[in-house]
Amino acid sequence: MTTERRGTDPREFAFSARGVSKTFGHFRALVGAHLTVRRGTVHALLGGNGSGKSTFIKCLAGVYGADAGELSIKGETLDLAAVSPDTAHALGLRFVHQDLGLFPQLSIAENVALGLGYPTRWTAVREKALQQHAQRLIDTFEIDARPTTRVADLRPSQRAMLAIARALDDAESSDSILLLDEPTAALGEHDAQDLMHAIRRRADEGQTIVLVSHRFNEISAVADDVTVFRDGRNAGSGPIADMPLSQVVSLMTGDEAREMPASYLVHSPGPISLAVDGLDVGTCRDASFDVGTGEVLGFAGLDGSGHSDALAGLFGALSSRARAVTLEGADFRPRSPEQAMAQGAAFIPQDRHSDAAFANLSITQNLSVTILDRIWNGFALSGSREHEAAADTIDRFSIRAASAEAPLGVLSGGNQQKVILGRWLQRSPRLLLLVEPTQGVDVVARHDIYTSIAAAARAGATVLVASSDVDELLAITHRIAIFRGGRVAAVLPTASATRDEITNAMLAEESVDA
Ligand SMILES: Nc1ncnc2c1ncn2[C@@H]1O[C@H](COP(=O)(O)OP(=O)(O)OP(=O)(O)O)[C@@H](O)[C@H]1O
Repeated sequence: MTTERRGTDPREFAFSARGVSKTFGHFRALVGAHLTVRRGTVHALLGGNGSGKSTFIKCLAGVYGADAGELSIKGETLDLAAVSPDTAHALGLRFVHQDLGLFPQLSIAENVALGLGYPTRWTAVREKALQQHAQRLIDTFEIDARPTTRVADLRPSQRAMLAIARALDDAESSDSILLLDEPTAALGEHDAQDLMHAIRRRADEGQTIVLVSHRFNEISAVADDVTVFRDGRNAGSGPIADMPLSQVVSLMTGDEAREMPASYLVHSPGPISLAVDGLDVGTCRDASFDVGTGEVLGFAGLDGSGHSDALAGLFGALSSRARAVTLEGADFRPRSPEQAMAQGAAFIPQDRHSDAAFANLSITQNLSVTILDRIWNGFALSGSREHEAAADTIDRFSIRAASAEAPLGVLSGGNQQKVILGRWLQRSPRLLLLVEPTQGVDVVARHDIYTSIAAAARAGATVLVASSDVDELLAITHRIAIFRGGRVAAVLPTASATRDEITNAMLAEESVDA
């Protein structure tokens, strides 16, 4: 990656948004926040879950009307409250949100056409022009595909790149500003790195980019400058070179700088608790592995290598077959999540929004869904016990919300994840199955979540964690099973494994199984 940095002339500001405030009901999500971005740089916007990053981006996009604030851009200063999506677009602001807004079943050319507002049916002449147009974008943005390639067949990083290409399609690159809200949250390590390299290249060619992310490693590799939000206000900003992780964490929390431990596990696992022989489920084929009582076994693999399907299958959420599966000596082949839960299992899927959360129910209600037996007082649900349990989890995971009665759906993404994890951990499961447990979660909450997972394991839970974040696997597992082409290709002891060894073992899949 190049080390050249542009926009070092302090007069060369692409835009500056100042005094931005936004209140939801009585909750002050932004309180006079500001962001100034130099032209041709990558500017990372960091902050804890719920610190107001997405709200700030949505105010710039005109999706939310700011209560107050002004935007200086292209030599003019506007009242941010009056900025509409059309104004933002006319000013050259281009946004890519985490869900990318693509249609997976359509081709690249069709997605590009829809982005331009064209109909999906067109004449032969128009179709040729659109194919050529899509080809130009593919070349400019170095997407490894053809205009006719279906979006569903693209690698995740290429999909994100297409969303970026489409957003910038009609914009002058020297004049436009690209704002990316957590573009790598759903990407594996390899794809995230690809995307970051591409982003850096765009900036080196003059594109101004604002990047929201929780992954500090990728930010330190790609960003020029950093702004940190805390509780809707600015906590600090400056060149990335002057901002080590410990300082960013201390700005995010307002506490003294603190170091995160390299490993959260201080105990050794007990005898085998979960024994899996010949598991077939989804893309997972004939997987066999053993896990000890109190052990945390990591699952690593590229997208589609079977590691997350294996966990869904063990929970009865996907239909599966196996020669034998035993949990603490008893047959364990649940045919539904209800049966798995009755046998002491808990599962956090990757697609937590559709699978695990009740967006319209309050935080308290979401937290009590899995502990009904404990808050049932014999006649009715005990409101006070429900609230006590919820307050305890909200406190333990520093869940930031207007109140415990706020609907889960209005919480920031990371705070939603903390609620879902807290809900299962308070059940003290014997078998804990986690897919991407810290996706979208800030670095401080990640520490709390790792601590809780380690505590659950120490208390005797058997834990399986599928994660695309290699650093996460190194921090919270005893051993790491590498999935290749649906099978367990190797099991590495974490204490002696290196990042490169794990990544290479995962990538070997492509050459071996392609
Ligand atoms: N439409 C809304 N109604 C009520 N509260 C909201 C709404 N949108 C956001 N909030 C609240 O504003 C706060 C800031 O949320 P925001 O999504 O901006 O945080 P964030 O910094 O992007 O967090 P994350 O990193 O977890 O995505 C949160 O506490 C959230 O609950």
